[in-house]
Amino acid sequence: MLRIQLASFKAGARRANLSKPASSRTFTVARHGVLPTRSLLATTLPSRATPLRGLYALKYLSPPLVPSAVPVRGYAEASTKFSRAKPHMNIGTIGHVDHGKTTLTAAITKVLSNLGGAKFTNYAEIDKAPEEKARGITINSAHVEYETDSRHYGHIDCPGHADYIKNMITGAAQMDGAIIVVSATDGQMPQTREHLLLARQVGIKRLVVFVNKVDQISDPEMLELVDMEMRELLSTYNFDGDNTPIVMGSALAALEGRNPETGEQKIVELIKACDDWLELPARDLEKPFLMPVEDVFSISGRGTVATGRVERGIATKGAEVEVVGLGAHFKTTLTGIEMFHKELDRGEAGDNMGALLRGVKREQMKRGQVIIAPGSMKPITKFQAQIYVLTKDEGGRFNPFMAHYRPQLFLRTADVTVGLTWPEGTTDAEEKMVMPGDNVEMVCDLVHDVAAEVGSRFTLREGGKTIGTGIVTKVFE
Ligand SMILES: Nc1nc2c(ncn2[C@@H]2O[C@H](COP(=O)(O)OP(=O)(O)OP(=O)(O)O)[C@@H](O)[C@H]2O)c(=O)[nH]1
Ligand SMILES: [Mg+2]
Repeated sequence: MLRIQLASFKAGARRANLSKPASSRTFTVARHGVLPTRSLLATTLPSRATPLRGLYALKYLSPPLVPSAVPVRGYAEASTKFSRAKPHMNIGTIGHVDHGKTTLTAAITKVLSNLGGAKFTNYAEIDKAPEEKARGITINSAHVEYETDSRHYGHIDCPGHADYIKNMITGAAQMDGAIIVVSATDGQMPQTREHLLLARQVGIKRLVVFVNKVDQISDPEMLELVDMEMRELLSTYNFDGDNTPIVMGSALAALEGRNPETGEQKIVELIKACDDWLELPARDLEKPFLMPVEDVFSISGRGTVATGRVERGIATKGAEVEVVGLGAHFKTTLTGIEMFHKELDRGEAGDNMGALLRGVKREQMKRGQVIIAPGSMKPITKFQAQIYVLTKDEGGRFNPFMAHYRPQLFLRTADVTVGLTWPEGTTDAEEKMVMPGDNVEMVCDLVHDVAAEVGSRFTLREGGKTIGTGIVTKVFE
């Protein structure tokens, strides 16, 4: 059961009047009644400027719910705040079309909502576009969130569809870990493999496997086979196939609240596996220091100052740092840190700072270089990357390109001409075309070196427009 405070507002009331509804009443509804009573809660709270009118849910009184990334209809944001008490992690469901990713996502929120760690988000709310409903597939990736005892998760339910790959490359879905869903009835399928490969490419280190639809399998040997197959496949893509947790169950049973031994209990097991096996990403402050150079000044009597926004890590006054990129690769000492014309002892991720560098000449520094913790990154000129080429509707090119195409590559503050070619061993490499909308893996040759590493993201531009985005997957020495 759930208690909600509903309030009605007279025409003309504004959001600032939230605390003064014309009338308010507390309703008690069945937990899942939040959804069936949608007609009652017909309205999402509008933006600050729009007048309120009619009925809104002001507050969920019990249990206090976790605010959701997906606005609950009529849910006043004012009632709860995002809590930073637990470490946050981004995960999601990936895998072949129809294997049950969306059903599993809904099931997780349901099971956790019973434990007070989520708002139940039903299947129909995740796949909510009319076309998604009509076709029974996920088209847009949807975000939900939930909490376990130890963590707060942001969860992205990805389409099995190729489109998702684009989101991964462009960074819309930067998952720290993932649940790969595979149906016991089909076993691994093309997108199971493709998603594993992509997960690897974009830097996901650990996965948890959910073998779904076990309710349709009567032969236990079949499940053993899927287990073996998946472990082998994980190892093929350089994941830890031997130790990756594999949970077998039925997302549908959990969602429909039947057969708890293959339903709810397995979801609990899966969530526990996520808590235990998926590793929290290092927080930006814990990573080695990196500041992309945006501008350079010379201050008479003091020396050269480079300014920029600290991307990660912490730098302390007096520390040794390294300047890398655009032909430079040398060490120096950070003799001063300045922010808003004030001297500081340290700068950290997110700060806009000026770095005073000992014995460095103005001409040695350029926009596009980085100042880093010594040895934490190398200058590179050649690497392989997974690239998504924008369609013309997305503002990209109208026509295809081929090998030896030379756009500008933008990586942090650097802007360098790049030559694109196909990886060694590609057949018909000279005739092969890249169409707008394609996902391709290509070799990038830069005319100047920049500091980058596997996982660095960049954009490709030409004639003032962005034509593609990419992520470094392999560096050539
Ligand atoms: N029998 C059975 N059917 C299930 C189970 N889980 C999901 N299904 C069904 O499988 C179908 C596909 O489920 P979805 O959750 O939409 O699959 P999906 O992986 O999200 O699909 P896309 O997003 O389109 O890639 C639906 O008809 C579900 O009801 C299960 O555990 N058992
Ligand atoms: Mg889906």
